[in-house]
Amino acid sequence: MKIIIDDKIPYIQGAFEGVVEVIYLPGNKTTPEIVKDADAIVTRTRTICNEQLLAGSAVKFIATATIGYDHIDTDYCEAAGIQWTNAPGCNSKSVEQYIASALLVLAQKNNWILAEKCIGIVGVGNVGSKVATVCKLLGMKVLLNDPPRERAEGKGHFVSLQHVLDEADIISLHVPLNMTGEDATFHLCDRTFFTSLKRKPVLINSCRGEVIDTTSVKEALQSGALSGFVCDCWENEPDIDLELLALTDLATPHIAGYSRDGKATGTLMSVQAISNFFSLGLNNWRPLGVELPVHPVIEIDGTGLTEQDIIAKAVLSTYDIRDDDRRFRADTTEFEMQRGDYPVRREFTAYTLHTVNVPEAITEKLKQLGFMPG
Ligand SMILES: NC(=O)c1ccc[n+]([C@@H]2O[C@H](COP(=O)([O-])OP(=O)(O)OC[C@H]3O[C@@H](n4cnc5c(N)ncnc54)[C@H](O)[C@@H]3O)[C@@H](O)[C@H]2O)c1
Ligand SMILES: O=C(O)[C@H](O)[C@H](O)COP(=O)(O)O
Repeated sequence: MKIIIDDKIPYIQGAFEGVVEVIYLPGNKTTPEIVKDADAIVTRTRTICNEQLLAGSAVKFIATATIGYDHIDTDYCEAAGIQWTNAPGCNSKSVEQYIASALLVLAQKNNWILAEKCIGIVGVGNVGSKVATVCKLLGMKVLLNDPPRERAEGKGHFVSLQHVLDEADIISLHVPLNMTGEDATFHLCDRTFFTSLKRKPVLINSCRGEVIDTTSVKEALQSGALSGFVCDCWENEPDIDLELLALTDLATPHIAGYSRDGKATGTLMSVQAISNFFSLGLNNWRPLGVELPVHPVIEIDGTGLTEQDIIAKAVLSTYDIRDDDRRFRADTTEFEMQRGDYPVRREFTAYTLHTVNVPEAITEKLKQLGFMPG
């Protein structure tokens, strides 16, 4: 049995060795010739798994160590009898950390009190629901838009997209890329979307670049229909629109989900899926060597600080989005290299908080975010 593994999937080396033949390759070097006699591939978003790659191959199972699976032609796989799996939720805490950092940095820059702001979350799945939790902890008014969930669960606390466009000061996108159908999200944010905005919001895109029409978002930023834009996911990565980049408040190269925790979980879920499918008996395997934070203990003296200041100190000590923004703008030509060489980032749970003069209610909120009490 033979498995082809993307060589940028961390912690996976050693999982299959001695059990099956393993070949590690860059995602863009995974060609039809290479996969022809492979039984499985473990992949990332950079390998398009479609008929062109898979036709006539021995591949029976694809595991992508990512949340998104828009790089897999699922209709073709079904027709060809190829099973596949993704890693739902693996890096959703990482995106939550990314959005928390973005909001707190925007708040510092624009003198916002976040508790006075309304955020519209479009797509309330694994990521969107965690983003909702952090926004509620920050005291924000949270609007949830998710038509598929609304149909399945009832109106409940969901609102229409128009309601979000009418009321939100910030809109954060967390939908999958659906090209067709009732819930299509390709170019969800088009000229009509932007001309319907009522409150000149800030838009955040950390889902997929193609959910936004680049020409329309540039027009919206230039006309003032949008007052800001935070962008992690771009149309046509890695050849992104540099004019859009220049209009962006915070820009990063599709790394919102790149915590080491998220990567390790994606790897674990993929190994387990392959092991189960082929009965390899690897269910006790665990990723080893997940790097520790450089400064795992965060000291906060809350004297004279507001609740938002204290939460900002904690969150930005773990991840400051401005560092990624600076690195990215310094060399936008190396989009994929910046992702491949991304620095170690750990999620909130890898940090212990030592606080003085911090009210218990705020410590409790930080615990709910995942920080360990000191
Ligand atoms: N930037 C990154 O590094 C990064 C990391 C993780 C996930 N993502 C992307 O973020 C997105 C969300 O991930 P997730 O794990 O929360 O996915 P998920 O499947 O758990 O949740 C997606 C939610 O969107 C809803 N939805 C579908 N179509 C919709 C529409 N037209 N309007 C509103 N809601 C709609 C679904 O009902 C679902 O609840 C995906 O596109 C994923 O690929 C990006
Ligand atoms: O879908 C996901 O999980 C994210 O977009 C993820 O960050 C993509 O990771 P990559 O394919 O670059 O490993």
